[in-house]
Amino acid sequence: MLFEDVAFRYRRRGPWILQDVDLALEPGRIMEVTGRNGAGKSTFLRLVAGLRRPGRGAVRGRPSRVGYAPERFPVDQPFTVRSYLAHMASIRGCRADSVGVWADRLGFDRLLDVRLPELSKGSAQKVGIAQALLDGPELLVLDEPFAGLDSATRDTLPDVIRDLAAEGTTVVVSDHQRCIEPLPDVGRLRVADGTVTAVDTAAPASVVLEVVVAEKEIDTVEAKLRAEGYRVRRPTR
Ligand SMILES: Nc1ncnc2c1ncn2[C@@H]1O[C@H](COP(=O)(O)OP(=O)(O)OP(=O)(O)O)[C@@H](O)[C@H]1O
Repeated sequence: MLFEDVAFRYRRRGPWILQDVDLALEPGRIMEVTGRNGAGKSTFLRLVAGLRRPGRGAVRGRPSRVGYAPERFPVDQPFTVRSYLAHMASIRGCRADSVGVWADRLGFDRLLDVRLPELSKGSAQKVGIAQALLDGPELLVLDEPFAGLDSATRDTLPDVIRDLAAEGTTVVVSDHQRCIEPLPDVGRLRVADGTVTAVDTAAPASVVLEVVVAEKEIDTVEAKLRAEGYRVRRPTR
């Protein structure tokens, strides 16, 4: 899938949010999208998924089966989890039993008869992720999927992502929590200064730089460095 000189803005004559985006997304590759708050990560993911069209340039070669889970799952719908997912499965022409399979794997099978507005934030997040996975997408786009997830599902989801990528799915995921970082061969896309660039994670010339910070600033500094695309290791005590 190719981004060719893509630019995007939400409104005609509004500010360009992204410009000069030239990228290739390879089948079977997991790409982690990093960047500061407001940099344009969600916007980029919507362009990848095809929910928004470029204002200039073109996105070519998007696979036909796309799974997309937004940052916040819209719970304001009058369905139970089961009927919502069964409906999504039938719209996409996939097997009805895929609902049970994903509910089980993501650990929300006991919530299938709960109505969407009654779900906790983390459970709603799981339903949003399940609907993206239902029909074995060739392109999977996940916007901050780990936010609010319990630790069991935080451990499961990277395995799900790895398995799909091994079968050829292109996975593009923004992940402030850095849960997919430990997976092998994760590529990185950095959203900054109004554009998106591939960070060469395999660059051989990296060195370790020690930075001393006040203890109370450790979270802030770590978040800043990670958002810039640096790998950060905390000292072990
Ligand atoms: N629907 C919209 N209409 C107009 N402007 C928008 C819309 N969605 C996002 N923006 C603007 O686009 C810019 C990029 O926002 P985006 O949500 O893509 O950033 P982000 O990197 O995902 O941020 P965060 O890390 O906080 O989720 C921001 O200036 C935001 O105000």
